[in-house]
Amino acid sequence: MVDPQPGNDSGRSHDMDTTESSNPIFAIEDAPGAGRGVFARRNIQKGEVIYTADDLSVHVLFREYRGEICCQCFAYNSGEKQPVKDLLHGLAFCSKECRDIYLDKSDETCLAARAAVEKLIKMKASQSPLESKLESKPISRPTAEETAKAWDTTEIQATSIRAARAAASSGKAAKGDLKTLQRAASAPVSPDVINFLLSAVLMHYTTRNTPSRRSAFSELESEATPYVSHAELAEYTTAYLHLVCTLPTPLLPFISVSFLHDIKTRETHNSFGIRSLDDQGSEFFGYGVWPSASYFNHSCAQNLRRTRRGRTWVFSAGRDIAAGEQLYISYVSSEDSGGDTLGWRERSANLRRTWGFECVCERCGREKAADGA
Ligand SMILES: C[S@@+](CC[C@H](N)C(=O)[O-])C[C@H]1O[C@@H](n2cnc3c(N)ncnc32)[C@H](O)[C@@H]1O
Repeated sequence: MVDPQPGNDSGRSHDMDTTESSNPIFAIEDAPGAGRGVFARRNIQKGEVIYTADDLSVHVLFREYRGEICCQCFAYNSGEKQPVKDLLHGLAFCSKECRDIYLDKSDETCLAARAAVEKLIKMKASQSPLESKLESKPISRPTAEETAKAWDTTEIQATSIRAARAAASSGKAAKGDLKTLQRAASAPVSPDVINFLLSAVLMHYTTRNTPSRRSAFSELESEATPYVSHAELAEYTTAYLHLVCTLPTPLLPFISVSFLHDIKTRETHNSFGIRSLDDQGSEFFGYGVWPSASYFNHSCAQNLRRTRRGRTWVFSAGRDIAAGEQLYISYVSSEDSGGDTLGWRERSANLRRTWGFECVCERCGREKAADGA
């Protein structure tokens, strides 16, 4: 990750509205070989801020960094614990101001959900992780059919759990439904997966009156086979059932297989890593999706710089850019790019492995041609 040049904030916008009247700087258009991309509408000077994305939708901060990252501004202080703790909800903040901003956005239902999931994770901490039970299986990416089948089975169990919960108050739950609930509740859980799914459910709930936020997500590029292994798919289906067992009832309408599948299929190609800011991003402590910032393609010779300021991403020109040029960021952190010393073969292999695409950027094209590849 790189720091931006200082500049003005003329690119600030909530939605990446690219109609000419509202966004004179860039437009989203077809980018040959790479789907859609962002193109400059006018000349842009080096250092000019062209866009600020503040629409973080879903995210997770990894459990191993618990207490070390401010849950509001993502501040990190070389592994020191953050001073303001909220153990009930599993939260930590760098200041009371950050805590107040965070709590202002969370109603009682959101906080009850956080508390329930935190309690569940702590209770499960002594159980063996799900991966260890599945690690003897060969690692292969589940096909779209296998994924659909796993989710269909999960949805049947979820229906049974919902029925058991609905009947609980009358004490008349069917035995089969209760057994399904007990079995689901006793399964191990991946803290990072359940917290990621919880953020999706809370996003759905808190934006229920602004459907454009949800549709912005659905328009992103999707991946039909987003799970890297059967173990990962199992982590997701298990976490989903845990949420159906655990979440406060007002949230149950906001959790469904189709919604969470939408989220996972979009997250894969559109996440930004949440990394430390003052050490070349060497600490990787989470990831999230800012849908409005998801249209920038990658180039191994990017012309934009991006930097994170708290929960926002700021994009600025890394050099003078001419009208009509495509605007590119780098998808690879400076840690992983080998300080820009890698050849095209290594860069391509990295992008293929982490992003799943063959890079069509101009630099790779030039270096391949020079190699006669
Ligand atoms: C964050 S999205 C960027 C927007 C995307 N092109 C779209 O149409 O929505 C990332 C995806 O764009 C495509 N992409 C981005 N940079 C690329 C590149 N240099 N070469 C090939 N494909 C690229 C890949 O399909 C990648 O998974």
